[in-house]
Amino acid sequence: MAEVRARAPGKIILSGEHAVVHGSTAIAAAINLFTHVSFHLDPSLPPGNGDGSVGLELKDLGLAFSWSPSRLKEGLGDAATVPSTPVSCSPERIKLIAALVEEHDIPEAKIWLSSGISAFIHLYTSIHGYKPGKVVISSDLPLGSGLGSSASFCVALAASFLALSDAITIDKSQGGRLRLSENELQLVNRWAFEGEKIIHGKPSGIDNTVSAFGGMIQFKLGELIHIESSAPLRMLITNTKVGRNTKALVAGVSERASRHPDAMAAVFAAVNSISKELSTIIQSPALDDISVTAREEKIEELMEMNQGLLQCMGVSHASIETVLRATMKYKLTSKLTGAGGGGCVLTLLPTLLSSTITDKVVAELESSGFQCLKVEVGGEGLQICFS
Ligand SMILES: Nc1ncnc2c1ncn2[C@@H]1O[C@H](COP(=O)(O)OP(=O)(O)OP(=O)(O)O)[C@@H](O)[C@H]1O
Ligand SMILES: C[C@@](O)(CCO)CC(=O)[O-]
Ligand SMILES: [Mg+2]
Repeated sequence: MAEVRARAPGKIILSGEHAVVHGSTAIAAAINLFTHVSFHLDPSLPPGNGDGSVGLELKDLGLAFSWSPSRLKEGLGDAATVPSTPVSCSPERIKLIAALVEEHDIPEAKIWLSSGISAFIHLYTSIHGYKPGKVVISSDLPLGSGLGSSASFCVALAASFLALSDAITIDKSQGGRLRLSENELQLVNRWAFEGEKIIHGKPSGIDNTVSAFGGMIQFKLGELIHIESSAPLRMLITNTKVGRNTKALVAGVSERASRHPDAMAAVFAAVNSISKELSTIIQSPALDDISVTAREEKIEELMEMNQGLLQCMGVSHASIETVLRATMKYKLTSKLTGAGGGGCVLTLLPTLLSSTITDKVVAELESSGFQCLKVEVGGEGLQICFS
């Protein structure tokens, strides 16, 4: 029985969320929290065999779903699978897939999962048709909180499906975690983008790209440039635990842009300049304590300006403002990360900040009911392994 495991990281956006959807530059970095997927195809159950099923288990959520190949065929029609050519999910197909998802009783409190399950069905059936198989998913990431859970879900799914298709010719007898070639990563990334479109509506592609490639990237209009920070960037992530949905927030910004096209074009242009300047500063060497501090102060100023512009776009939230105020008391600078509207906030922890102050800030934030996460920034992207 062929089996593959894939893990793809979440991300933080250092600058440029939302504006990136409208063509501005943004900077993002992978973090060491992952979505994990294991996938096996069962060749003993050929398509059409009534016994098999396509199964999806969401381990952390204690939910499992399955569809018989005959039900999938009845719902979606004949499957045309070309793993080497990513296909978009047409609006008609989205409706057909939604009907298959609705056949399962998803608890009302978890109805937000529907778009993820639809993305799963689109990717699975476009790459493997209706062959029986089983997918098990777990995630280190808080879902729907701005840390790119949707993109890492799509990247890990696309990678595991492609790894057991003829589009990726990796040596399956190798042990340990493997990285894919540049071309293979690009293919995974393009499929993941098709899944992300189902979840985000109109994604820029930055989240799936940084999840697939890892490290830190400067991203604009689908093009990425790998960048490297000249010194470690320590970031505290605070999860406000206020639930939100990226698709609705992205749509809200687009509506504001259509109501005020000139003003919003100026906001997006300002964000573009901020991201470009941030990229230069992040990469510029800092040789002593004075230049390290000067570099961090510039980063903080740009984060503060970006946060102001995100407020202009209408994606801040009272819970985000509470985190900003709490960290400001300790002279620390924060901005929302990801789609906003709740979700997560980033705070730069300067190199010379004492651990006593960090502990005090964390204690204050946690006593207000928020959850603080300390993460490593700029690490590994997608990895797969065969077992
Ligand atoms: N492990 C998972 N299992 C099932 N569905 C998931 C999983 N991770 C993400 N999803 C899907 O992605 C949706 C969350 O995506 P959304 O884009 O709103 O938030 P995010 O990606 O965490 O934050 P952001 O886009 O701001 O970085 C969930 O509602 C669900 O449909
Ligand atoms: C809000 C957004 O810019 C980033 C979400 O992490 C949406 C996207 O780029 O797809
Ligand atoms: Mg998302």
